[in-house]
Amino acid sequence: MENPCANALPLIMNSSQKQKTVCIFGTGDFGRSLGWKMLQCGYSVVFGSRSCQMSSLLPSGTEVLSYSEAARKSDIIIIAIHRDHYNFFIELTEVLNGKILVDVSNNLKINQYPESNAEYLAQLLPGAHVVKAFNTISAWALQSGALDASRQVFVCGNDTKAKQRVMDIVRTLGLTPLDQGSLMAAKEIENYPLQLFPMWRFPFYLSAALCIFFFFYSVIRDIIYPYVNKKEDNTFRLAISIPNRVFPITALVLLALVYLPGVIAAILQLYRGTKYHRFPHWLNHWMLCRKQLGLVALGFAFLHVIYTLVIPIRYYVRWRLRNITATQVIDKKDDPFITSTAWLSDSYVSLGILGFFLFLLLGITSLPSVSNMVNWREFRFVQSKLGYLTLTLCTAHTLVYGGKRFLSPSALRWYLPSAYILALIIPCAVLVIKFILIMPCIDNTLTRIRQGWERNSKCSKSALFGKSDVSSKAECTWASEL
Ligand SMILES: NC(=O)C1=CN([C@@H]2O[C@H](COP(=O)(O)OP(=O)(O)OC[C@H]3O[C@@H](n4cnc5c(N)ncnc54)[C@H](OP(=O)(O)O)[C@@H]3O)[C@@H](O)[C@H]2O)C=CC1
Ligand SMILES: [Cu+2]
Repeated sequence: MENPCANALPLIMNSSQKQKTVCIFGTGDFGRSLGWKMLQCGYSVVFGSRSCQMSSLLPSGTEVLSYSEAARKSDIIIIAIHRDHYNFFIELTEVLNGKILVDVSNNLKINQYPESNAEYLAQLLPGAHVVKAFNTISAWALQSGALDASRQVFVCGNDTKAKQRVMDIVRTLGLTPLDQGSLMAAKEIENYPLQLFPMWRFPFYLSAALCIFFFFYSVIRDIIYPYVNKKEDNTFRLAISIPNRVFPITALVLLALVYLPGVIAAILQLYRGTKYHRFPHWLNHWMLCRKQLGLVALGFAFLHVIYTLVIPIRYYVRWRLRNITATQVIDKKDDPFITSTAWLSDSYVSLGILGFFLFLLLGITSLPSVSNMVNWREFRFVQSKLGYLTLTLCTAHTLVYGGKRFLSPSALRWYLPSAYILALIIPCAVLVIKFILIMPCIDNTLTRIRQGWERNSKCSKSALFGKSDVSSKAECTWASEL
């Protein structure tokens, strides 16, 4: 829901709102941005600074005092200062006693210090209640309001009341607080913004590996083989023909790999007869990056579409068409029209268009700004039902592409089948297993397991231990059907 304070300055505040004074230590980028946002949301803001001069950069309506004076004005103090400068707090021990200190700091490297910044602050000031919050929100996002995908604010702290007060502020700013527990969680929260695309790494390496494999495979079949056998120079195929083989194959395999972990998870649950056992780590990680896998696949599908659209303007294609026509004129003989070939060709294109359209739809609905607008059932419907339909259409598109040549021994070169045949292995396997899984007898058992039923009730104890909830959550939040 939109927060009314997001873009408007507060109009008239009533007296109780006016009393909500928050102190911010540090007039740097983050302190100023947060102060500006708080002012808009009805708080009065006092800055603590080394120089007490009001600067034009500071939001008007705020006050700048020395650190110790500012601290006296509020019992909540937001520390928008880098950790390296925390040592001066020792001089403020007395005035900061009993105050709620909100540590927003981040580091430059993962695990830069033995203890988290928030724990360090708590050690420096044992009399204060330290709460970690706001570190995943950037100063830029606070000012520009570009918080669509990152409204979540991780909060942790040892004092429940202090944490609650900070969470109230977070809510008032139109953000979503996520309670992460005690201050021990601060380290993880501080590492979070430093991770570089953690969920994109696996899809990236996987797609690179697929591209490289299919590229060399196609080079052997389409360039080296004709050269060795007929001394034909086909190297020009490196520019468009081979990429336009590698990209759709990568897209199809990646799309199938979005749905493979869900199928493996279902088989594991059926085999174990319970949902309360943790999935292996690799499977959990794989399930968590399905969205990224899907988006990378969509990128490759997009490239395939563009490469396909330019086919008619290629010199090689125009040359071949002219040559065939000329040969037919010289021979005074034309090709008969073959209805089955026309059917195959049209169905191939049509399946491709529909598959790509649904693929786009899947990609768009997985974007946070769109998925926030649909409810959970709608999201699951799109990601699961439409997802399988997309996979089916794209697999059919590839099968029909093979058409009459499909599995014909004449297509083998050095015993190597066409690349698209290899590309079909995983998608077909996923579709076949999924088809088996939705058979009523198996589907019923799986649904019962997912509702908590256990084949072997002894297992139920294990449900209460460990992090079994993680696996079941990964299963049901990232679409149990996927
Ligand atoms: N910028 C961002 O987008 C985000 C920043 N953060 C965190 O917020 C904190 C502040 O970041 P940011 O505002 O960008 O940093 P800045 O360098 O812009 O500001 C830091 C402020 O710290 C104060 N300060 C106190 N003592 C010292 C000292 N000895 N030397 C220098 N400065 C001192 C200064 O305020 P004064 O001159 O008034 O004393 C200074 O403006 C950091 O811990 C950072 O990790 C967290 C999330 C996002
Ligand atoms: Cu295609």
